[in-house]
Amino acid sequence: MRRRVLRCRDATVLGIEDDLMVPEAPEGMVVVGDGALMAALTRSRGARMRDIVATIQRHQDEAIRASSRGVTEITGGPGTGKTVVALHRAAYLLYADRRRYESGGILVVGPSAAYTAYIERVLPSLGEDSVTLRSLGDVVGGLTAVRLDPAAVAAIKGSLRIRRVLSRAARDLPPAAPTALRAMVGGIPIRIDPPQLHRIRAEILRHHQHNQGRDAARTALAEAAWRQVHDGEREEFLDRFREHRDVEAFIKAWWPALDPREVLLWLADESRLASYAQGVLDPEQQRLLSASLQTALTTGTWSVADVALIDDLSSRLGIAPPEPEEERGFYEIEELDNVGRYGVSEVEVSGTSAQVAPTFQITPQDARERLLQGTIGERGEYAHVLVDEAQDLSPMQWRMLGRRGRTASWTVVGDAAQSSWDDAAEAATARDEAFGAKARQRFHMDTNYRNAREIFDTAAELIRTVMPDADIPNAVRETGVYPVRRTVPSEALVAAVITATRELLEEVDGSVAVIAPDVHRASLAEVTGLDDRVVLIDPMSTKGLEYDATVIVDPAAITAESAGGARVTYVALTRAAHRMTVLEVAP
Ligand SMILES: Nc1ncnc2c1ncn2[C@@H]1O[C@H](COP(=O)(O)OP(=O)(O)OP(=O)(O)O)[C@@H](O)[C@H]1O
Repeated sequence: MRRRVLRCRDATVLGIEDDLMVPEAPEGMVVVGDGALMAALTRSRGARMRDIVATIQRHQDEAIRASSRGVTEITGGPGTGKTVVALHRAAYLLYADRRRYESGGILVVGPSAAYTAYIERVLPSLGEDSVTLRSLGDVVGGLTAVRLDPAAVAAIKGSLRIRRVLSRAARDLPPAAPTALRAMVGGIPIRIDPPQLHRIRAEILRHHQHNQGRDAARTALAEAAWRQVHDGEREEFLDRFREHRDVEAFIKAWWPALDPREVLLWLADESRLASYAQGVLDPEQQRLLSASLQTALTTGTWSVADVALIDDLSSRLGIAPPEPEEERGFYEIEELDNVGRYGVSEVEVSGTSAQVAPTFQITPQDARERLLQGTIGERGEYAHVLVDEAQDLSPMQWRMLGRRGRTASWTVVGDAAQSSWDDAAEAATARDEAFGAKARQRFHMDTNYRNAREIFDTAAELIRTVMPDADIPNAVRETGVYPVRRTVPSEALVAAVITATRELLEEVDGSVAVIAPDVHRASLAEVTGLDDRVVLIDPMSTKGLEYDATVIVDPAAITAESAGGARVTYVALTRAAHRMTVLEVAP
């Protein structure tokens, strides 16, 4: 009913704190103050999140130890301990039902690689290292993406409409595929023309995923050929057709195993994309989408939003059965003569020379190899899926997680006021679909343990103007030190950032983050040279993180360039524990 924490140095007891585990102290029980909590909150923040075992509060403990069934939703404003509570819950589930959760697995998903790096010590510090920790960019085994798309592109890729585009792509012929079959089988000319091939293809795709359909395709072609011939022994003809070298070559080219990443890259081609996106995306959206995949092809990197699309395509295409050893490689198709027979020349796929070259110098071929290196692993399912910063998931990302938690229980943590996803209703529908009919229990956190009250007041003032019903927590810690606000002309911005950062380095022992919008970040690179406690970071990547002090650069520009608008600025304004300087740019 009461957890008593003794803080000691050697044999000397420095302090005693009690955490009450029941709503009211039973008569006669003495409960010793909350000084330990305040001491913990006042401490300097390190580069990694710490566990809070020593000072867990009662309402937090309730959420941590809630029933493992169904969906547990934990909401609360910034700094209310949602993340630490969720991580302690993962540890608790493993403790309470180790057999189920260790064998079934717990997947913890956070918004970014910076976030996973920040929290990765918490679970091991609680004695758990059997949890799979992933950022949204590496949920799909074999892929790692950290690049963020511009807001307009992320909106296109995240919305469920994109599924129609992907579905058309997944059913289309690969770019190099032959469009007609010509072969001499047993001295008889066989000819299957484009419309018939098209019908055969459509019919097979009604019953099979592409990558599982090749045998059916071979059989259907043989039947179509037999209908042309209708002479001699049927089985003998079918066998001869199926084993025919030219037919086999044709099938490999017409029905190759498709890698979902390859199919996504087809969208870089504007005319292909136009045919898939007709009636779904307007011309400007098509241009943005194909340009974004061209960016992948020039940088050799996927964006975080691409990963959910690759996962969607992967579930449409299915996993290809492994090719026999000698079939590895890819095939170049060339028309050998006017009669139109297809010949095949095999080209060795060179080894993985993909770990090369910095992105800015990469050749198109290297970029392509990087994008396609390794194989996409089979999708694992988990016994529990824990999602932090859930308000940011796009509908497509909810589907991606839903595929991994069909029979799982869930813990879902978020705060709508910090959302960077614009269409909350569409995301809510996709989330409900991922959860299915599972029962839900809700916990609400209302105390902000991170921000000094003076800092949080500044943030709360902003969010109230754009979102009057925002979930505003109560910041418990007062310091008497108010955030500094300065307005500077744009040409003086860099100098002002350097000055502010220097001041904060003097005032705090730990980390100082300069949170700057895209428009200013390149010009601010030198601040990281001031001290290795300084990080320069974009607002979106600060989700879930915290620092001793922050410099918020040009909040108006942060609002202007994010899909979440002022909600993203609110995230930036709630990252500092102890000190904050806000630098506005004079109009
Ligand atoms: N009971 C506690 N004892 C000590 N520290 C705590 C306690 N609860 C929360 N904290 C601290 O408060 C800070 C904020 O917690 P956390 O990051 O989990 O909040 P959050 O609700 O996930 O925030 P956000 O939504 O802004 O990302 C962390 O430094 C965390 O360690």
